[in-house]
Amino acid sequence: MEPLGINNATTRPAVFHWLSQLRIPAFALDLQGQVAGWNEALVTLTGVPQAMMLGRKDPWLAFSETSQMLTAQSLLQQFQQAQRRGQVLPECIHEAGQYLLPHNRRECLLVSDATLLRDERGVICGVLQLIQDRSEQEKAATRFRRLFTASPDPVWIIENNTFVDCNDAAVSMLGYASREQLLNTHPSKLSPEFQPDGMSSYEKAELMMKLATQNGLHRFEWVHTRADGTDFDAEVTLARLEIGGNHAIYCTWRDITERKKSESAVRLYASVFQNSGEAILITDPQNRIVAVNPSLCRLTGYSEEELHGKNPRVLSAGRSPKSTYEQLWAALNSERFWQGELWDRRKDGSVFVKWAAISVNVDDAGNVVNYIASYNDISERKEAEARIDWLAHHDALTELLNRHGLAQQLKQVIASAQRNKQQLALIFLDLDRFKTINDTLGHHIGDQLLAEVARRLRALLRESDVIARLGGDEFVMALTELNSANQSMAVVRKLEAKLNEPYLIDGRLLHLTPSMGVALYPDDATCADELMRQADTAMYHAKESGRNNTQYYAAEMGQRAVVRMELERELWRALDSDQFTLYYQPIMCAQDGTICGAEALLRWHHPERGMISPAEFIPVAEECGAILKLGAWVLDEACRQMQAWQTAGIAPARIAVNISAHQLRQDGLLQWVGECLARYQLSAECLTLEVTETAAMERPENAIAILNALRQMGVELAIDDFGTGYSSLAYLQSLPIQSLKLDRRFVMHMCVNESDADIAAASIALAQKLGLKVVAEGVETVAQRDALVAQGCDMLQGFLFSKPVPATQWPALIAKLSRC
Ligand SMILES: Nc1nc2c(ncn2[C@@H]2O[C@@H]3COP(=O)(O)O[C@H]4[C@@H](O)[C@H](n5cnc6c(=O)[nH]c(N)nc65)O[C@@H]4COP(=O)(O)O[C@H]3[C@H]2O)c(=O)[nH]1
Repeated sequence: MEPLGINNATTRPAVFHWLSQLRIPAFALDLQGQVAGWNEALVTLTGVPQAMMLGRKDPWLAFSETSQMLTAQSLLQQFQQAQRRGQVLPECIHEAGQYLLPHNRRECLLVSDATLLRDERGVICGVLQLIQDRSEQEKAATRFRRLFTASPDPVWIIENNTFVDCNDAAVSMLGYASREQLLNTHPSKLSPEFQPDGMSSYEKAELMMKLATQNGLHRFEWVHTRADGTDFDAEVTLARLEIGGNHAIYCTWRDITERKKSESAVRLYASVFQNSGEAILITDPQNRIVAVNPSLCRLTGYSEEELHGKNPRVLSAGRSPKSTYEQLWAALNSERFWQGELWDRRKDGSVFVKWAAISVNVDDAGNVVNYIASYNDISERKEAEARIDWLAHHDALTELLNRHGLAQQLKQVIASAQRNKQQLALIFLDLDRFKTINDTLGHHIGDQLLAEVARRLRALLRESDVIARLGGDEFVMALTELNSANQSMAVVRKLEAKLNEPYLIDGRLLHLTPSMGVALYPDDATCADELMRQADTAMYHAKESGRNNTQYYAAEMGQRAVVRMELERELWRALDSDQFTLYYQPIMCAQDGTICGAEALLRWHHPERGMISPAEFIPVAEECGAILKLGAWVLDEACRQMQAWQTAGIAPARIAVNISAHQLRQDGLLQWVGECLARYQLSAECLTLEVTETAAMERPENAIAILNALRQMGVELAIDDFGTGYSSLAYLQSLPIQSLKLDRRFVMHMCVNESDADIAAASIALAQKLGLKVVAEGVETVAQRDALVAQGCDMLQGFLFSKPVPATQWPALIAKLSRC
């Protein structure tokens, strides 16, 4: 019997023919399930020749030892079963599977499609099996999936404007637990409602996807929202994709938070650069200017174009020393930073000093990328520094050097004199009675007077000489470049003459005299300190010698200073060892010659030197402060004596006690007076306190307040040494005093010197006008007494009546005086 269908003699050649035409691997089975055709493409795939397979019923063996290529066989069986049962025939069966090709042991994915073959009459005559090797596509798909999954950047697949797939990176970037939570969502759902440009995320996402679909590729920035609600910036790339004939979009994100941050940092730096008040200049590694900011243009007057490409030395004023630039480059090379002062010149030619801070910007390999310099004009600061420095070394009132400045300059001029084998003279100058003028006429007059003195000194001395004011009315001058000591004398004479000229201050004509002390380098001393000490000593000596004169230092002056120091030491010791006592001098009533008072006068019985005069030790006690303790003792002792005399019935009506300027300044004076009066049960009316004219004028407001308080206690107040100061009438009137003590210098000469007689007469008249009593001091002769009485003097005191006597002699003294 002729085989059925394709395998009979008529149909077989046709089947072979069209099978051989197929480029896809294929074979055909006849209705007995035997291989009726096996094309070349299949030979290539399986390595099995056609001849070996024709007529066989087990074609699967060509594909795998273990698997069966059953499709065609099963289709045939299904067809035959259906035909037997009269059912509808399946036309086609599809199958896919993994096969190991035996001839080359290659594992491959084969997809087979079995189709029934019909002859020209439509009668089923066999099965055609088409086989496709999908291994390469499968590999590509696997590779893609791996790439998709393993990509560190989030990747999404969008279909129909919905996320349909994504990788793990996307899940973790958004902070979700699983992919499923993210899929089937519109991209805008994972974003804030609006994007930074104000567009709604939904609308913008739609637009972006449309553009990607149209253009094939679209890239843009997008703000996403994480699962925890926080936002982040991403750069999104959308690429059009075809998947199985469907349009899709391949979407990748890149987190650009850092990039955004650095972009905003760059924007910030750019704005700092542009808007900084500091001038900034940037150069390339060859030190050519590549950028300058507006502040630098303002500071230098150059435009950016004018500076671009130039070396920064175009700005240099050429004043900074070469060594500065050497240090600058050394520091930039080793530490990559330098700061310091540089002198620059503006476009208009003006020169200024700037504070420069230069740093080197290097790349990872350590190569110089830029030099960045920032500048500040520090001219004002330098000026302020110079001013501060000037003030630290100068006296603001006179603009002369101060003590500090003098010390510096003196060292220099001494060193220079030493080098040049020259001499120099150091002059200490003190203005006689300046303090009195200052206190009585006010500080503003005093200040003008000092400024005028400074002007005169400057006008007289040379540039090279040194002039300083140490404070108060103390001036110091160093005459330099002297070839002999005599040269200094000529200058001293000129100084005396110039300073003696009257001063017109605020419409007042004032007279001042200088006391000067001179010490010579190297004759008297070779160091500044000693020279100063000696000139000072010489100046004190000039004062002691009656003021308005100049003394050159002599060794014995130094000796005198030593004696004075010794006296001071002994004074303190004497205070603790009862070496002081009070003497009393009677004050007589001019009218009836009776004793109306006694003045307590201090005496120092020195164990070796005998009696020391208060005129000698009181000024020392004043200077060293011992006067406070001494004065307190005097007051107490005088009150104690007064009480003793009262008890003995020989007390004068009043006891007068001297109060020094120092005591008057002391806060405790009032209390002490009160305590002494109380301690000895004395009424305040029997105590007179004598204050010198100059003491009362020192810090007048203060003095007036204390004197007022004393007066309120009931104590009488007298101005001592009247006529020696500069008291103005107005000032005298403001003092709560009851009497004036006419200084004994006027009394002494009143009978021989007309002007002294006039002063005495005027003082008495003045006192009477002011309602004050006058006590004349130092009355030694009957003539003086008579003249004073004739002029209306109230009280008299002097050797004519008695020298000061110790308290023990007081009873005898009053007995003697009452007999006169
Ligand atoms: N040539 C001459 N001199 C006469 C005559 N009559 C009195 N004297 C002297 O003149 C001075 C009067 O005292 P003073 O003007 O207050 O001047 C006093 C007073 O300013 C000060 N002094 C004395 N004792 C004290 C004291 O306890 N405290 C204070 N702060 N100063 C005192 O010492 C100055 C000198 O005192 P003394 O040497 O005791 O000198 C006394 C007295 O001995 C005279 O007819 N001819």
